[in-house]
Amino acid sequence: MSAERPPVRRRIGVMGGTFDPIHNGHLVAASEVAHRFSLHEVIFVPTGRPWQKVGETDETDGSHAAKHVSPAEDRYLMTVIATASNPRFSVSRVDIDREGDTYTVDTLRDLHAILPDAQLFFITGADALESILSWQNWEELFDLANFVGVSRPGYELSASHLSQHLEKLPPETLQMLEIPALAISSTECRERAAQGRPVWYLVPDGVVQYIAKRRLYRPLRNNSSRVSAP
Ligand SMILES: Nc1ncnc2c1ncn2[C@@H]1O[C@H](COP(=O)(O)OP(=O)(O)OP(=O)(O)O)[C@@H](O)[C@H]1O
Ligand SMILES: O=C(O)c1ccc[n+]([C@@H]2O[C@H](COP(=O)([O-])O)[C@@H](O)[C@H]2O)c1
Repeated sequence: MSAERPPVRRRIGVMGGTFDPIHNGHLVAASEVAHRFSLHEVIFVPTGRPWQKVGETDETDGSHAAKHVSPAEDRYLMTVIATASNPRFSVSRVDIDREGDTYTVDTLRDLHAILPDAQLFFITGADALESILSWQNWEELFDLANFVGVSRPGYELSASHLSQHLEKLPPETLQMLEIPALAISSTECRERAAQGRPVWYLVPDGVVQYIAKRRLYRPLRNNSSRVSAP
């Protein structure tokens, strides 16, 4: 009788972001991590309410004013369009379908519930990694997933702020990866679109067309997407 092999855990990347809009920097990061870490799949997870981006807390009810962030459905659809051509990329609605502020600890718990046998690799750029100590229940995150910090032009890729916590954990808990440098940000894409400057080749072609069709990022007086459609 042959010994039974333990089941192979699927290695799944998780690329979380506000994706307002998704750009080629996000796609290169996911593709490079998938290759270097032999991932079966990368799931892109657009945030629902990215609490560190949506503005001030209302002292009366604790809610955040939704400033500067496009509707979740627009960000979700742009992410679907951008990833559609890659068979190893998919998009999850877990964060946009959950009520309230978006916390990665909930993202990872939800994905574990959906994919109980998966080993998760959360992908994060150097800037996001820098601020991870401000995330909700940050100490729990490393029990739920391995983290991959990727380089980003203009930011230092460092884990020195986490060293005390990580020294108790296995070395694969947080790994760093240099990726091809793309100095692109969603902020710059929004500014360009607002000024009528091109975003071609900074974002995938379908996303250029979606931004134009929905008139995203245009100054308010021209922005028909902010009023009820006829
Ligand atoms: N050019 C890039 N290279 C590497 N990582 C990136 C790049 N752009 C974004 N990321 C990473 O992708 C994740 C999601 O980023 P996000 O959606 O906030 O985009 P952004 O360009 O940083 O947006 P914004 O300019 O609105 O702050 C974060 O972990 C971020 O660090
Ligand atoms: O969990 C948190 O408190 C938290 C705070 C800030 C950012 N994050 C996550 O970090 C990822 C990148 O976020 P952002 O805001 O830079 O687009 C995304 O998956 C967010 O949900 C998570």
